[in-house]
Amino acid sequence: VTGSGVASPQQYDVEYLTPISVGTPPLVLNLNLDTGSSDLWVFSSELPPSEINGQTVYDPTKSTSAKKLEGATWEIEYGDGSSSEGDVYIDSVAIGDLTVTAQAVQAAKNVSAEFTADTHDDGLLGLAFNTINTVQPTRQKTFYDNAQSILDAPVFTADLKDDAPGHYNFGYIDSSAYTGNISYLPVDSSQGFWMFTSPGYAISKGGYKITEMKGIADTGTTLLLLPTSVVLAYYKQVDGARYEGTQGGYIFACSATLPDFVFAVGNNARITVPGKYINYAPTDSSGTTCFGGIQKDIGIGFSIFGDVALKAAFVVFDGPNQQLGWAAK
Ligand SMILES: CN(C)c1ccc(C(=O)NN)cc1
Repeated sequence: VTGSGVASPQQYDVEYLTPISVGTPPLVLNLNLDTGSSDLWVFSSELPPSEINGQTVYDPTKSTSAKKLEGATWEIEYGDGSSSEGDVYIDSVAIGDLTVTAQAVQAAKNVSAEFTADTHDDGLLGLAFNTINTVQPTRQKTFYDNAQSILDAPVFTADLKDDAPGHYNFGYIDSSAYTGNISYLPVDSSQGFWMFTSPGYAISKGGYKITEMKGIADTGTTLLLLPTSVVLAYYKQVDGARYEGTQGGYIFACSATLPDFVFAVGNNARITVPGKYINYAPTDSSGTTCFGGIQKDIGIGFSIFGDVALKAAFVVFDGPNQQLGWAAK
């Protein structure tokens, strides 16, 4: 079995949403497929109306295949401080032609303001490792983990694009979706993430710098968060760039020319993030000042290769072999 879902960018590619069917009759929810977390949670009929603002809600009483997981609860907090919590149903979940009949669907009873404000996002579908699923007393498996045994190949791929629809594919590698070869790196899943180490980087035509960057491939994070030394070296190449505390990051004139950022995948493969992707978005409606797509990974303990980096690559997530594949496209 294989499955494919389109990944549609929201404004400024802040996140990508994929239509997923839940329950019987199938309810289509637009979910944020998130390789940086492991909970599948959805806006639900159990939320106070004040916390719903246009989202489609899952009502388990309307799904003939829903079964309450008695006594199970969950609560999650994300890196940006947003959060949600609720209870759990076992129901059918499908992405394209791939159906998992007994998937834990975490119904939200409360969500933080960031989620209420995100009017097109009906919830998240976690694709990291089961060990960081937050359901208690018994943690639940991710959609990918449940699907592995029926997939043609036990992998999924992320092909996110700059201001254009891409795809998440399950069970196969679409050889027409990338160029050259796929370079595989070992994954350290001990913290529950798709964590890998890049041995170095280059900035535009600058020299290659050997410096280990341990980071996670996180489709649920928008930006590319890197070690301070790398970030300083990058913005040194951008005339007028400066760190603006009130904005919480590096800003520059929207007319600035931004160099490409190249990171190494193993010793002889490279992924080039075009400078255009690093001119992330205007900081205000005047469009004079822009916010950088590369920012510091301060306080996290590792780097985060978010959408700004991932949309420059075709990425293979291989759980059984604990490896990440990277290809240009
Ligand atoms: C508020 N929203 C939509 C979020 C979605 C995803 C995340 C995240 O850190 N994923 N790895 C944070 C916040």
